[in-house]
Amino acid sequence: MSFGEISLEDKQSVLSELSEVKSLFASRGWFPGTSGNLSIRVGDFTSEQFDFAITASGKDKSLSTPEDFLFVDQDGKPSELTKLKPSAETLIHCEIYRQTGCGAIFHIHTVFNSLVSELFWERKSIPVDGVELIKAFNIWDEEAHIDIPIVSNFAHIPSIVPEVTERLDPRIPGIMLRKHGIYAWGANAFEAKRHLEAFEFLFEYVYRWELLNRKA
Ligand SMILES: CSC[C@@H](O)[C@@H](O)C(=O)COP(=O)(O)O
Ligand SMILES: [Zn+2]
Repeated sequence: MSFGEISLEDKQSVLSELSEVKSLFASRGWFPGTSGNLSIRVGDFTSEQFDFAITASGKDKSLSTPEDFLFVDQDGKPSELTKLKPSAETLIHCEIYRQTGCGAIFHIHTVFNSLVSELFWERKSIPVDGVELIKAFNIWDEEAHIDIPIVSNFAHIPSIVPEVTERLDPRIPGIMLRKHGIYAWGANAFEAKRHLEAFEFLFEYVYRWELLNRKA
């Protein structure tokens, strides 16, 4: 357990932030069928050892209960005594924290993110051209072009991790799992939320644009 030095106040503030984000996203229908998971890092971000609070696995994320979250360490192992199971996808969070040094990671399944992940699977990335909301990623070029990486969606989560490691693009604060959903992150919950909202806008835009341009 690597938890000693984190104050109760820090833990509580992370939990209340997560709880707020969870309720908001649930109100948008972003956790269908218990899908999705959220985490926020706590304590020292510079260290290779860290803890983060993450949603417990398989819960109805539209409800608020005392058993919604638990703390885990950088390897995804609970860093407190608990009977709760961390998200089945905790290892993906661990790898994103490790690689990016970010402070919060939000994952959701939506119809638009799943559709575009399949539409562009062959090129392994979703192209977006010149849409204003690209600026939400702090990319300010005129008519910016971005490619959002797509990785395989294996049932065995540890098998997904090497592809995340390989494909993660430091310019793009998100990665898509094929026919599954988007992981978005940021320095903190505010930034991760801004990024996630921008991704979802762009996915719907790209999908509709593709349909408009499709020859009959
Ligand atoms: C119930 S379908 C979704 C899961 O398979 C998974 O992809 C997911 O996002 C939620 O898993 P969880 O273990 O609750 O974090
Ligand atoms: Zn998922």
